[in-house]
Amino acid sequence: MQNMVILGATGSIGASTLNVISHNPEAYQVYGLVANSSVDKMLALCEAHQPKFAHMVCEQAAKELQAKLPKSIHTTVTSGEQALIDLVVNKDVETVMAAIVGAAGLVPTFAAVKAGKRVLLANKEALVMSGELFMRAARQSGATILPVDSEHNAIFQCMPESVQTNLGYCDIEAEGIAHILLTGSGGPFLTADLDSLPSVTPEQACKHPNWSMGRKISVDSATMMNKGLEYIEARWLFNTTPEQLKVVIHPQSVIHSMVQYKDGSVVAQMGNPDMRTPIAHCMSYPQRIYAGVEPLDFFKVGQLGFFEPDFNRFPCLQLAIKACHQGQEATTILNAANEIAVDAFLNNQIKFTDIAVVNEACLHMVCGSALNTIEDIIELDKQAREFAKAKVTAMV
Ligand SMILES: NC(=O)C1=CN([C@@H]2O[C@H](COP(=O)(O)OP(=O)(O)OC[C@H]3O[C@@H](n4cnc5c(N)ncnc54)[C@H](OP(=O)(O)O)[C@@H]3O)[C@@H](O)[C@H]2O)C=CC1
Ligand SMILES: CC(=O)[C@@H](O)[C@H](O)COP(=O)(O)O
Ligand SMILES: [Mn+2]
Repeated sequence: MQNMVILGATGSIGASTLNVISHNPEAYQVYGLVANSSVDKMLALCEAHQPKFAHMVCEQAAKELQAKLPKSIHTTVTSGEQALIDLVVNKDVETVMAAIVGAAGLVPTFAAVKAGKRVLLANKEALVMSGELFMRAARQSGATILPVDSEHNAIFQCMPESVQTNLGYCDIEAEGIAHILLTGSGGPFLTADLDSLPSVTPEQACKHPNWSMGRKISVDSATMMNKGLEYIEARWLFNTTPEQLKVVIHPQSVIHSMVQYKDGSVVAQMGNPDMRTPIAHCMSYPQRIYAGVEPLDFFKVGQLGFFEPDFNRFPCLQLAIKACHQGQEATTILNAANEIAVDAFLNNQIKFTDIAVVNEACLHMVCGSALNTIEDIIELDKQAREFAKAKVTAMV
């Protein structure tokens, strides 16, 4: 029986993870659930899964949850940063699903890595912010990192075991790999008239053509910043050079990414767009379990398309690739700026096309400062957020 903690339990990845667990109750136990402030969702999860701990980052939410929890449920409700860290590093916990959205996931996810846990990584922003320190900490502690993000999970599945067991330090060229082909759908505005983009609404931006996801990542898919963050994520997981990593637009999201070998072979991972597949893969690796996912029906799939990304339509993707090559300072700043800009767009403060404007402006903060610790990264993230907020205020 694997004891699991789910960071971001009330979100989209949290729900898919709990669904996979419910298909495999003999193998997985919900030990701890973590959320920010969604009391009623957490209450329902406590009733359904009876975890040992339920942690709410918001203190008031923890009080409300405690008050609403029926006496028959023996879940301990906690709040506060130390209690969260104590939960993820608890010796009875083997596996941590890291699915808090954004930079807020960095501290607990990094704590799980340092404690040598099996870390199922959905929270791509943590790796974008701290890639080098993150992979080094995993090597030092012996933590197992398993990529949940559908593309990285696909790439992982297309790689030899020697790469899978040496993430962050693998030499993919030595393994005969020429390129990683990172696929992206292009989001809801792939073919929209360019003149229409400044006036698209948050609802339109969150309507992803293939995937059902949280609002922040949905907007990132619409700007293709999601693919940019994933480019940086792949750089750290698979230790790539710029020449080894290519982005391919594939609007159907049936192929979840591919690996091109030097003998001409291309290995792809396919499936219906359902996150339960990569989640189940990470939970059971190297075995396989049932995930509740409909088998892919090739007769229904029809045609598959492949296109080169247009940086004029998707400036955020270009900014992220540039930041990746600049290094950790640039990617931390870009991630922070993007979180502020997406939030401002979702709150109708700025236009969709202003997200790229804010992001580009913040990248001018890059000045070559050293980032030796997680505390350095958190401080830079804070400064970049202040800068981005000032830029947003100047726009409204
Ligand atoms: N959804 C998907 O299909 C995919 C998601 N990912 C990544 O997984 C992560 C989660 O995405 P998704 O599930 O869509 O997001 P959601 O918005 O659906 O869920 C976010 C979760 O994070 C919690 N949360 C938000 N802010 C904080 C905070 N400050 N402290 C602690 N917890 C917090 C939320 O709690 P509360 O409800 O209380 O606010 C909620 O449980 C993201 O990094 C995303 O990029 C990657 C690939 C696919
Ligand atoms: C499901 C998943 O992994 C998302 O990150 C997905 O990739 C979003 O779709 P885009 O390819 O449109 O960014
Ligand atoms: Mn993805």
